[in-house]
Amino acid sequence: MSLYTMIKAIKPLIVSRPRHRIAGFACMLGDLGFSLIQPLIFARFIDRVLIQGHHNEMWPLLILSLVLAAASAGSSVGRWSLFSYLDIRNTLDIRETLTRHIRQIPIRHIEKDGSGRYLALLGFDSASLSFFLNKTLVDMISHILMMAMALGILCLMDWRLALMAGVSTVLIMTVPRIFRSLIRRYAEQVRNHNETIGGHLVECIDGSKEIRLFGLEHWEEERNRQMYKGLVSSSTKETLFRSSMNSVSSLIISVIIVLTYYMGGRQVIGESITIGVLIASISYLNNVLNPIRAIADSYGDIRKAEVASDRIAEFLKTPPEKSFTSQPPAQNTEMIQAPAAAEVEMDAVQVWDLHVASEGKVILDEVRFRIPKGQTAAFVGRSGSGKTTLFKAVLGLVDRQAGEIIVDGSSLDSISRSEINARFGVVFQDTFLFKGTLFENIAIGNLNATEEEVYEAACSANLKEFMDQLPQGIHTPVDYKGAQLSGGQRQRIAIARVLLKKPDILVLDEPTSSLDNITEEEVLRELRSMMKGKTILVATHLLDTIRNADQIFVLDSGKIVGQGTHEELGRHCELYQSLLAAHDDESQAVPV
Ligand SMILES: Nc1ncnc2c1ncn2[C@@H]1O[C@H](COP(=O)(O)OP(=O)(O)OP(=O)(O)O)[C@@H](O)[C@H]1O
Repeated sequence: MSLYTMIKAIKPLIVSRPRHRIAGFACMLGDLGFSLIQPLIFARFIDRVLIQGHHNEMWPLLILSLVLAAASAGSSVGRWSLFSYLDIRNTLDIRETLTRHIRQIPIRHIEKDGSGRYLALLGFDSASLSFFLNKTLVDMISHILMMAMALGILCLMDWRLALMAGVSTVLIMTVPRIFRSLIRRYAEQVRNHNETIGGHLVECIDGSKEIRLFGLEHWEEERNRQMYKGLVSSSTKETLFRSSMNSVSSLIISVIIVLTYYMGGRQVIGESITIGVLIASISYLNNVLNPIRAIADSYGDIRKAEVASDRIAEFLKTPPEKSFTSQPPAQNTEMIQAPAAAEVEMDAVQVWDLHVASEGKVILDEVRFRIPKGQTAAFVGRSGSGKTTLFKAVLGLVDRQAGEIIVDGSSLDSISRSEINARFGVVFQDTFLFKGTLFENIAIGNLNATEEEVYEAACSANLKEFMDQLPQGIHTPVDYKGAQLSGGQRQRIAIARVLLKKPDILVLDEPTSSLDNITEEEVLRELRSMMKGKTILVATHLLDTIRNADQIFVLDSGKIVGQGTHEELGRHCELYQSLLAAHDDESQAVPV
């Protein structure tokens, strides 16, 4: 991405908060103007006061210089405060845009990429881009203005010096071009290494228990060492080329200053200019050349921002999940306004894992079923047979390669995410708990519920006894990911959420796998009574629940190989028979 394309891409940020930005640039202009007048005052001081002896001008000139210095300092403080404020705000603006998009892309991408990619986008890339806009770009504008103004003044003072400054500017500007592609290449590598390391560090923290229990400290250290090797190498090369570029620019500037002293000194000796004018000219020459060096210096930040901008643009191109773009067809409006119906149908659904091979690996193969409103359908099959994927497909969380999912006669593709969320309630095997209290974690099931309703749902999910033992009861803060809770307690929180939500269709993926038999029975009774007349899709190891289901579907390697009631399948379906045979009589469990 070129500098121009990048600036075009961040236009919405540039025009945001216009009052702050205009005030910041006004301060920048003030700072420039006040500091550029200074050399003229000193030239006059040397020539008029020191050489020609007009001592009465000494104090006015010195006081004027001090006033200008104070005004420049004030403007500078204003400029830095305003642009720092904009930097933070813009970083947060970019993060907000990214977070909004993360919420809309297919879950599959997040599961595949892991946290590293998203942490790098939200941290490193957002900050680099905002820094470019509010620091690098502002500095560049300030440097270019400084150069132009100083060159103008220099022209008025001595055209030969001005010409030399102009030629030097062109010469110094070619230096970054030589290093540009190298710096960009290594900046990109540094950013990629940081992304990988970020994800890896999250893993190191999340996997602390495994690392400790398997004694993996050395293994982890070795993995870290390998990863850091790449970062150190790319980062060193990037710094090497950046500093080489700066050093070449500095060397050229030093040669130019020596040349100026030589040419200016000869003019002073020939009395064609005064000493004051020579000193002021050198000062303005510095004002022309130093900004070029500073601009060259910021090349590294520009490259970093370009890489960040590319990454952000590429990520924002990821199409949202279908349910975020779907518009319900006009004829379905009536149906959508009547959410009480809840019939779920799959028609020849195919889901492949396209990352395994170019032709993909089949996860769901021509799956067909119809669950009328109010029925309970149980899905059974060995581990890995596709039950969770089937549920995710029903919830619009995985892309299908073929087939249709129909809810109340409407294709799932035409149902919006908010509508899917309103109709479906879900309990997965793992329950994610957010930072906050138990109460807040249950209340997310229905943010409009009253405190009593939340408490009631918690009690119905069999959490009362547990909560009553806690000093802060339902308002007890939850540790990171609910670490202080047992698997069963976390599952009961998930069940309390759906009890609070009261959905039309309930999807239960091993909802009680972590509960003991008695708690399981109590919780399921609550769920059954809440869902009376509603539709349930359940994958469970509980024989009782399976036996009582209106329909049972037997899955094998992503295919439905048997369908019917418990009795029918017991007679005709070999796989169901073997699953039953393997079930433990005591626990009443079918191994799924
Ligand atoms: N995100 C994914 N990407 C690629 N393959 C996947 C993904 N999720 C699941 N699979 C594969 O799809 C198949 C079905 O997995 P799924 O989790 O749906 O099975 P399951 O019947 O729910 O298993 P379990 O009872 O053990 O939870 C497995 O072979 C699994 O490896």
